[in-house]
Amino acid sequence: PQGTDAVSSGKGVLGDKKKVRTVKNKEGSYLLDRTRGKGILTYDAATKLLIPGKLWLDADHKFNAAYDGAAVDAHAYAGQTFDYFKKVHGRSSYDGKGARIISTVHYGKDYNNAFWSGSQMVYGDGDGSVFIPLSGALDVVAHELTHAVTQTSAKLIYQGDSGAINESLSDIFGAIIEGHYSDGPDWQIAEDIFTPQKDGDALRSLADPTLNGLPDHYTKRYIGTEDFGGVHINSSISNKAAYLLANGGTHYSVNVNGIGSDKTGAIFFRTLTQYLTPNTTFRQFRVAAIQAATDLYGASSPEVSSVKAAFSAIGLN
Ligand SMILES: O=C(O)[C@H](CCc1ccccc1)CC1(C(=O)N[C@@H](Cc2c[nH]c3ccccc23)C(=O)O)CCCC1
Ligand SMILES: [Ca+2]
Ligand SMILES: [Zn+2]
Repeated sequence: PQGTDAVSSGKGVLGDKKKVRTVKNKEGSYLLDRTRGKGILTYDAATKLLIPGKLWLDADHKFNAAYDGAAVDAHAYAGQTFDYFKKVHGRSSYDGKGARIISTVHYGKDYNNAFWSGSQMVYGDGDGSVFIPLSGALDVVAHELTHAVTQTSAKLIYQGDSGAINESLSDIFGAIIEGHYSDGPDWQIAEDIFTPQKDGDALRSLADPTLNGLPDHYTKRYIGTEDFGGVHINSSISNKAAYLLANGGTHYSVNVNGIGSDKTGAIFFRTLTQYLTPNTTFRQFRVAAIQAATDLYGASSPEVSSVKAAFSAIGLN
């Protein structure tokens, strides 16, 4: 649409006030951010299953209605995730070439999930019991957009080991990106939009995957056929390694010295974009991460020793 670049006020899923970048004309304000890359655009599926749906237009330029919250957060959190990859890692949008970022909210009825479609992000509203609108969590938005980074770099196949690594990298960057905008990662995923009636739980914990019955050691990996061979299950194995690398700890009697979440992010970003390939296995993931840390900090650095220890602690040595 034609118009002028503007900023509007709005409220997110949790009622939190925030600004959104828009294009404004006499019809109203569109959720079209032309200040980042080739643009960030947010659409409304209006509970249907057709994507992308309709570019979001707010007639009175104020995004404060309850129905607006999912769109406000999808748009704002996509912008924050864009900024993280650009400023921290020098990558412009998910493809490094400023690719347009498209999100659709209000997908389906009571849809308890979100996904990267291969070309855009899609968010359900949840049923209000398992989930509330899924774009209401920065770690979820960053998780989904990291799938796009993976798709335009390592292209990790979404099944088995490579699929679990694909999933793990989305959880790791989901946590780190959320932490980048607060006082560090909470090492949980989707805690802000999961089971509104229950406190203190999360969809997944990187700190302790066993809280959700998920594996924290390679010997406990799932080898069945569900969930594309357990991509959302075995992801927890390397999620734990990332948690240990950042924070340190002793896991199955292996000591890891923490190096902090910024260096952890740098190592996994370099691993993802320089060394992983479509069929990377968990063993190859360890080798790739050691190589990335060696490039960044040197072969005899404490960072490299911590990467080795973190992977040993989860049974990959
Ligand atoms: O991006 C992803 O990996 C998940 C998308 C999975 C998907 C894949 C293909 C088509 C549709 C959906 C979405 C998220 C996820 O981890 N979903 C898990 C857990 C989950 C969410 N809602 C569910 C409903 C039923 C069962 C499992 C789930 C899954 O789909 O397994 C990521 C962060 C939050 C939601
Ligand atoms: Ca979190
Ligand atoms: Zn995922």
